[in-house]
This record gives sequence, C-alpha cells and structure tokens, in this order.
Amino acid sequence: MNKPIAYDMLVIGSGPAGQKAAVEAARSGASVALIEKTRKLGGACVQRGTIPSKTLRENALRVRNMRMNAQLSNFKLAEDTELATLITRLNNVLNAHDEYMRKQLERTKVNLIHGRARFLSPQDVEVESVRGEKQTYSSGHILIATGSHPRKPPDIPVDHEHLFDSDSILSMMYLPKSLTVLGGGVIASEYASIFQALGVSVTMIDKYPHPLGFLDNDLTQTFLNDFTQMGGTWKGNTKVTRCYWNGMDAVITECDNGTEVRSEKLLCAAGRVANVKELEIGNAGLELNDRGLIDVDDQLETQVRGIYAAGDVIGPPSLASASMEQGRRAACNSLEITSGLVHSVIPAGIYSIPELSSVGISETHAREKFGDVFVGIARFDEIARGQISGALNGMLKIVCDTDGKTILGIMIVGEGATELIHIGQMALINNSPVDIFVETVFNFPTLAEAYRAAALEIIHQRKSKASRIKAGF
Ligand SMILES: Cc1cc2nc3c(=O)[nH]c(=O)nc-3n(C[C@H](O)[C@H](O)[C@H](O)COP(=O)(O)OP(=O)(O)OC[C@H]3O[C@@H](n4cnc5c(N)ncnc54)[C@H](O)[C@@H]3O)c2cc1C
Ligand SMILES: NC(=O)c1ccc[n+]([C@@H]2O[C@H](COP(=O)([O-])OP(=O)(O)OC[C@H]3O[C@@H](n4cnc5c(N)ncnc54)[C@H](O)[C@@H]3O)[C@@H](O)[C@H]2O)c1
Repeated sequence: MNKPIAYDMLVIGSGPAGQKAAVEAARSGASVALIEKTRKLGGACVQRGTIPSKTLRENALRVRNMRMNAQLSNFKLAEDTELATLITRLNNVLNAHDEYMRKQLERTKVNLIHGRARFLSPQDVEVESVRGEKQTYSSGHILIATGSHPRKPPDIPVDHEHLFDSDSILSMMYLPKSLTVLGGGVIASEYASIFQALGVSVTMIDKYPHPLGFLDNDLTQTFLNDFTQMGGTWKGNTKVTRCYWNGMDAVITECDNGTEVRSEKLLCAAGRVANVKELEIGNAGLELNDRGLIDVDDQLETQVRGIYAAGDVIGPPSLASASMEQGRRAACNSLEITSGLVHSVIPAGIYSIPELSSVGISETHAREKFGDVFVGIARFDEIARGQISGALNGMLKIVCDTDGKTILGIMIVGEGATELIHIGQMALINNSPVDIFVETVFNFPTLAEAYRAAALEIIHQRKSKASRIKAGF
C-alpha cells in the first residue's frame, strides 16, 4: 500500500447524495475528498436519469400539445426523427449543471479525485485512475454514495442497439416506430408515456395488474386512461418468457399467455441494483443485506463505525431529492455538526404524461388503516384554470382522517402536479386541518384552487356526518 493521504472526510460518488455531503462537510471546515469514477459529475441524476428524461419530456409535451391543437396546426413529427433533435437542449443543461457543480466544489475547497474507489480497510480507500495509477486515501469518516444501475434480468439480452435500458435509451439514433417497455414502475411509466406522446407506438408489459402499484388507484387509472387514449397498450398480469432481436427487423417479446409483441426497439426498466461490487466492502468489514443494499441506522451510519451510506445504495425511496438530504445529513452526523430537523414526509413526483404526485398515504391505505376516512376530490375541469389551460383530465384528492380534519394524504394527477403537491405537503407537515385550504385566499385563476374545492367537499361531508349523528342516525 502506498503512503495514504489523509482527509477529514472521504465521499465516494458525486451523485446527489455525494455532492451535497461533500459540500456540507467542507463548509464546516473539514478537509474533504470527493471520489468519482466517471469524467462527468452528477451521477445517474444528471447524466443518465432525472435530467435527461425530463428534458425529453419537455419536448414530448410540446409535440403532444401541438397535436391536440389540431385547429391551429396539423402537426406530425417527420419519420426517422433523430432523437438528438428532441434533446438538443440536453447538452446545454448538462454542461451548465457540470460547471455549476465544479465551481461549487472549487469554492468550498472540496478536492475532486477522478478514479474508481475500493476499500482496503475500514479507514483506507484505494483509488485507481483511468491510467491505472493507484493512490490510497484514509479517513475516519467515509460516506458511500455510489448509487445504482439498471437491473439486467438474465433472460433479457440488453445489447444497447435493439434492446436498451434506462442508461442507454437516449442513445438511440432515431425515434423508433414502436417500442416495447418491460416494467410498470416509475422509469417504465415515464418513458412509455413520453415516447407514446412523441408518436411512438408503445406497449408496456408487467407481471402486475396495474402500473405504479404503490400509487392511489385514481392516479394509476388516470395514467392508464391517458396512455391508452394516446394509443399506448398496457399488458398487465403478463410475464415475459423470451425476448430477442430477430436479426432482421424486430425485437420479439414472447409472453406467458402465448401472445407475442413485435417492436422496433425495447426498453427494459426492471428495477435497479446498488453500485457496490467494485467497492469491495468486505475489506471494510461491511456486508450487504438480502436485497443487495447497504443497511444504515437512523443516523445513516453502517454497521462499521465511521462509515456512512446515503442515496440509492441504501434503497428506497431512491429519489434524487431524498438522496441529497440523506447525503447532507450523513455528513453532518459523521462530523457531529448539528443538522436541524428534517421532516420525514417526502413527496413522490412521477414525470409521466400526465404528471403524477402524492404525499402522505393513499385512499386505499388510509381506508385499510383508519376505516371510514373522508375523501374530497376536485377535478381540474371544474376549476377555471383547468378550463383555460385545457388541463381537463387532472384531479386533486385530499384524504382526511375519520375526524374530517386531519390530513392524511394528497394525490394529484395532471400538469403541474409535482409543483402543486408542495402546498399540501406544507399543510401536512404543519398538522394544519383541512380547513386551512378554505380559510386561505389563493391566486385566481390557478390550479391550486383545486385544494379549496376538495377541502370544501370534505367540510360538507363532515358537517352532514355531524348532523346525522346529532339527529341520532
Ligand atoms: C431514468 C431515471 C429517471 C429518474 N428520475 C428521477 C426524478 O425525476 N426525480 C427523482 O427524485 N429521482 C429520479 N431518479 C432517481 C435518481 O436519479 C436517483 O435516486 C439518484 O441519482 C441517486 O443518487 P445517488 O447520489 O445515490 O447516486 P447516483 O446518482 O447513482 O451517483 C452515484 C455516483 O457514484 C459513482 N460511483 C459508483 N461507484 C463508484 C466507485 N467505486 N468509485 C467512484 N465512484 C463511483 C457513479 O459513477 C455515480 O456518479 C431517476 C432515475 C433514473 C434512472
Ligand atoms: N420521478 C421519479 O421520482 C423517478 C423517476 C425514475 C426513477 N426513479 C427511481 O428509480 C427507481 C427504479 O425505477 P424502476 O422503474 O426501474 O424500478 P421499479 O422497481 O419501480 O419497477 C420495476 C418494474 O419492473 C417489473 N419487472 C421486473 N422484471 C421484469 C421483467 N422481466 N419483465 C417485465 N417487467 C419486469 C416489476 O414488476 C416492476 O413493476 C425507483 O425506485 C424510483 O424511485 C424515480
């Protein structure tokens, strides 16, 4: 082992978790090294996930809106549209992000080390550069923030030419005429609806009956209705038995019910796996749990003292938003910096078309847990802004406890859902009664008015329940 270079803190991985951790630690005056194996910073979030997919989505929305405005234009994307033309702004977005992150690291004096990290011991990490040079770094405070990569089911021969995963899907040269999407999770639903909105004929296949099974039924149903209305096909309760490129013109997907789907390309979105193999965590005395993830306690410390983990390597919710906060908190906990209170109420935002978002618990879950809960629904077509913008199929649902006051959850489907949800999140966090949405004046016309409409419905239900009880019914 070469002579180790010591730091107060070592952070492995420059995704949302690692980046925020390194900056937070350095701001407290600690000497920090951030180790990243790829040339670009930002991890899956910036390079292959969140930002690229949302950039394509913006153009898909434009295309869809132009098609919907048939009276104004008879819009159709040209055949063989190059995918690159639909994400022209992506390079600008990525370069701007990369520059911002590099400047922030420079400003906070975080030492950026490019190379692949592996543990030699609980305090020593060896980094191998692309040129094969090796250097050891040591610290009593180490954060593992190495993220995750797409799971490759053994029977799905992803070749990145005909069969893609979420890391490679945007490297397709042309927009295909048809696409099979394996999976009904978040990545599958986002990409399936984005490509369908762009005019690609998409078939989604999953063993579960509905996509996005963790969401409220009304949200899932609206997603499915919109997807099929755009021309997409959903094949639920279906297992894939074989999948291959036929060597000529199609990817063939054979299903357990005897059906076969032919498509020009295929996207496999069958979950993600933690990036831990290269780390050789056994040398640090760490082992993976049975889901292949690193276990942490409520301080984000692993079973080995001084080694923390944050982001996708520790598992759900596996979101960029949560990873950033976990990274910051892990750095603070490790260096014994007071980090303040952070609320555990985390919203989910799914950037499918239509957009879906929820915070708290779903109606089904609330009914199972609390029984006769109150539910208020406001449809965007009943709201002035919904009529004006044409966002007619949106909906906002508030679920309240059996007292008709305590908010348990909020679910929104429709454009702006991922922004609108934060109003409800604030009310939920502050334990505000549902009445706050009626007692507060919002801008008009806005979709936020849906909060008021849904809350009014609950207040009416509450009053009629009280009258029924008073009358002895
Ligand atoms: C298609 C897609 C869309 C998504 N959309 C959203 C969204 O809209 N909203 C949202 O909140 N989340 C979204 N996510 C999830 C989000 O991207 C992840 O939760 C987040 O990136 C996890 O952050 P992380 O810091 O844990 O890891 P990552 O972002 O995966 O970063 C880990 C970094 O560690 C580096 N690394 C790995 N091993 C080593 C090693 N041995 N040595 C050195 N470096 C190493 C990697 O190169 C990488 O840069 C999306 C994900 C995908 C795939
Ligand atoms: N907007 C967002 O917040 C956002 C966007 C994208 C991804 N993410 C994160 O990324 C993570 C991974 O997402 P994901 O969608 O890949 O995983 P997932 O685990 O959510 O969904 C995987 C789906 O694939 C199905 N599946 C597995 N093997 C299959 C097979 N052989 N054939 C057909 N279907 C199969 C499963 O039944 C499951 O429904 C999620 O945890 C999510 O939090 C978040």
